[in-house]
Amino acid sequence: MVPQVVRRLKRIFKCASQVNDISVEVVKPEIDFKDPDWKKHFQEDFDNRFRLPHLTDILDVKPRPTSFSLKSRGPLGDGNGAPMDTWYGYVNDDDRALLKVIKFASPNSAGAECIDPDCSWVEQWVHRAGPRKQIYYEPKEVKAAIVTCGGLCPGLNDVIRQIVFTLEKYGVKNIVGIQFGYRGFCDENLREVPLSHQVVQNINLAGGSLLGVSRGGPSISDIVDSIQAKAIDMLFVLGGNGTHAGANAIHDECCKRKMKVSVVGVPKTIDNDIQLMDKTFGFDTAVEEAQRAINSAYIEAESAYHGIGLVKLMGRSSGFIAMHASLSSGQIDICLIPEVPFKLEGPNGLLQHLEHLIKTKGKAVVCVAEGAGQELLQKSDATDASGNVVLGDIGVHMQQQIKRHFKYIGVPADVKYIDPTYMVRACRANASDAILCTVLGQNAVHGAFAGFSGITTGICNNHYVYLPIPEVVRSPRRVDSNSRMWHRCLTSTGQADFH
Ligand SMILES: Nc1ncnc2c1ncn2[C@@H]1O[C@H](COP(=O)(O)OP(=O)(O)OP(=O)(O)O)[C@@H](O)[C@H]1O
Ligand SMILES: O=P(O)(O)OC[C@H]1O[C@](O)(CO)[C@@H](O)[C@@H]1O
Ligand SMILES: [Mg+2]
Repeated sequence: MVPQVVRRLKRIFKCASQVNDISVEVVKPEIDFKDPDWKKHFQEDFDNRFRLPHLTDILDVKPRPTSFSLKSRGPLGDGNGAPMDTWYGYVNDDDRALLKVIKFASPNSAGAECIDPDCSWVEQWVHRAGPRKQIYYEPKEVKAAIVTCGGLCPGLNDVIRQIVFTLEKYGVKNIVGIQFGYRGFCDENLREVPLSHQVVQNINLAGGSLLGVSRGGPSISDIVDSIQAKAIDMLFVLGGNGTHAGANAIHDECCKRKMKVSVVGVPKTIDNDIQLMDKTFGFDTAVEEAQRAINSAYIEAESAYHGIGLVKLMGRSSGFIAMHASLSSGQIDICLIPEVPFKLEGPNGLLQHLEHLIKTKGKAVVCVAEGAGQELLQKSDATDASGNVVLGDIGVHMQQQIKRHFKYIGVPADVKYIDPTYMVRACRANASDAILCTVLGQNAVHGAFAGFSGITTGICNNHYVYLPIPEVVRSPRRVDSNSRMWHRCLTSTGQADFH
């Protein structure tokens, strides 16, 4: 057999109707490690996968010198800009950042991500984000639109604001917001909202989204019909996995129709469940807010006789908020996440550990992610408007089971349950998220002007990059139960294995 890396990217887009699961399927590579050139093949394949889709793939469009420069800004800062040759602030299309930076010695190393059994070092480069010297749009002719979809997330307004500022810096005059997510494209009662520096100036001071959010909505072809009717040239889509799957389907449909439209995503999720990125905006703020709830649960538990504080945090399939809030608060005895199954009853069960904590410490504080322990609850087929499965309430279930258990064994226990679900995501962004939002918003605009479409922008190993959407939405990013971070969390809580 001719040795080679076989990687097929299979994109299945069901444009005409709403689909529930992520509609991008990536086939795993089959690699023949006996091939002396396997690394070269792997890298070629990787480069193909991470190549950024560009308007020139489908259209005969020519670049022009950019209007974005910080070298000689006019008093109005209106992008009437500088002779670009005198400014070295542009990112070259061949600039790259390393996606993976650890060289693992063995597949048994904590958190190892190895390609071959010897854990060979294989460089995996992704594209650096930022302004290019050449652009593919005439700024004064551009109509740009922004839409925010899915659940709320701290920082949405910060990103909207920076997108508007940066578009204006290029010289764009026609900027609109689409109201209430994808729904706003097709609902006649929802008008486009004109956006400008003046309109967005102070929106970062409040949480939520100036434009509103929603789940569900029209079909992809109806959305693209609307983009065509509204004559939108650039679409900035702020949302999570579902929103990005939608954005990619919109991009594909625009390509099919040979429309000159740049669709650029900005990943938004407090759950931090987007692949390949260090973190998504809103996550840090959510963790900080979650800590307040944990702190209250701790105080309640400490002040009660045999107090047990129980806090449920968001995280439908990924336990990052629960893990990080447990780590940062330092007040959690037991952290439960969707990635690590647990049992309540029996000799190694959680209830027995709680008994031990009450006996030895007189109190206990538990943090549970909403997606944890779903196997302990009755299954339901219910889904939300976007097709996401409606989860059972693990927080309420645990509260009941803990109360029942202590009553049964005749030990008093005072259980205080806190569910701060919507409080952790309705607040405004903290300082680190505000910076992240600023950079991502600016980079989204640079990406669109550079002619890319079907891309998203994120932070990898502290460097800002562009990634093709299919690579980040193929599955939700999850906590690796063999990662150093999860081990650190276990070291901090001192919890047992509840198997
Ligand atoms: N596979 C998909 N293809 C096309 N559109 C999708 C897909 N999944 C979801 N969408 C659309 O994207 C929007 C947001 O999806 P969803 O409600 O799942 O939120 P999300 O972007 O994943 O954010 P969150 O992190 O808040 O869940 C909805 O309007 C939904 O209809
Ligand atoms: O109640 P809503 O608005 O559907 O949002 C709930 C979901 O939002 C998320 O926070 C993601 O934004 C999930 O963790 C959670 O399941
Ligand atoms: Mg989602």
